[in-house]
Amino acid sequence: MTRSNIIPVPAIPMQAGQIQTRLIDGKAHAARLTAEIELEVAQLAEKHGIVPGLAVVLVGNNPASEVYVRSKIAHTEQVGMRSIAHILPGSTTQQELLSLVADLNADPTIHGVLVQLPLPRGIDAALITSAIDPAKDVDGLGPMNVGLTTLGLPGLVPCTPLGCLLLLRGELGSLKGLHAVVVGKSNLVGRPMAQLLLQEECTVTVCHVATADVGALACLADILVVATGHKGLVRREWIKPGATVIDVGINRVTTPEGRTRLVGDVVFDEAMGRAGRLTPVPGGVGPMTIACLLRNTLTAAQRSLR
Ligand SMILES: NC(=O)C1=CN([C@@H]2O[C@H](COP(=O)(O)OP(=O)(O)OC[C@H]3O[C@@H](n4cnc5c(N)ncnc54)[C@H](OP(=O)(O)O)[C@@H]3O)[C@@H](O)[C@H]2O)C=CC1
Ligand SMILES: Nc1nc(=O)c2c([nH]1)NC[C@@H]1CN(c3ccc(C(=O)N[C@@H](CCC(=O)O)C(=O)O)cc3)C=[N+]21
Ligand SMILES: [Mg+2]
Repeated sequence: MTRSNIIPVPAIPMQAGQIQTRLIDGKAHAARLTAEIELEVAQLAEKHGIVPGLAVVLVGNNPASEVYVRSKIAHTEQVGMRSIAHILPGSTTQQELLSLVADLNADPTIHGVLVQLPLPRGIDAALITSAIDPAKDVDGLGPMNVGLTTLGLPGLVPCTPLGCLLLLRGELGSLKGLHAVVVGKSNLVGRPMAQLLLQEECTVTVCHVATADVGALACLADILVVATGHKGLVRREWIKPGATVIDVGINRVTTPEGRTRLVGDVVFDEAMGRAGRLTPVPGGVGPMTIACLLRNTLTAAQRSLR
């Protein structure tokens, strides 16, 4: 923001309605991270002859998941990594999936294994994530990495929360002492997000379906992270004027013209002019999730040398 120094800077908090919301460009943040990764991939190849390999496993046909899997594969190749997709039918049994995971764990050309969630009914996701070698668990969802992340020890950190944290640090610098409210407590996003924010010395409030009045808590947040999959959940009044809002939600909606487009969990038009900073959907958290997956795969390959 450029301001002439003759014009007095308004006291903070600014009056609601006057706020110039700054959109957080997730694509630009992700591009910077990806450029660093590309360099390190080249160094790893040159010095050690290693090409990081990622295996992405998708069970059953879910069109949205197929889009993400294709995107993950394309991005790994862009930075010089190798990747392989295992697309299995919805009828795949838990035993068959465990056996594939065991093969990938044993494959020295594979440094990262990601099993796309959700899994079909009848397959226990906790059992599958626990079966992935912790050194290859690039989603950071297995018990060892969840424990390491919670303890603040170097493990593999779940990609989406890591991406959100990097956006927050990049935008705000230190997060120390800020009140962060996380809406959603899934193992994939909400819980690990809360743990990472605690490590930044935020005061952390976690809301979920049983929370009595989510809005009353949300509007206290300096940092509001929303990951529910409930479009339109966060209205203008839920946002403290000037707060930083991270919208993780990805919801497909059909426009009156019959086209599908993506929206988050936050009512975007209402957050504009109210939030201090806001991640758009698409172009916010999503690209950072992918960049962090590449980062974790590279980290896993680098650690395999030790
Ligand atoms: N941009 C990205 O990179 C990613 C986006 N996503 C998207 O983020 C969203 C959340 O994903 P995920 O965490 O896996 O979803 P889950 O369905 O596993 O979890 C949703 C969480 O939100 C809570 N919740 C749902 N509705 C409400 C509500 N009305 N008020 C308060 N809390 C609520 C649930 O509470 P309870 O536990 O009590 O049921 C649950 O903890 C989805 O839209 C998903 O597509 C996910 C991963 C990556
Ligand atoms: N084991 C596991 N790990 C995951 O990380 C995981 C998962 N399962 N299941 C599904 C969710 C969802 N997810 C996204 C990744 C990228 C975008 C992304 O790139 N989004 C783009 C738009 C993409 C589009 O146009 O469809 C954006 O927001 O700009 C979105 C969502 C990872 N997930
Ligand atoms: Mg749930």
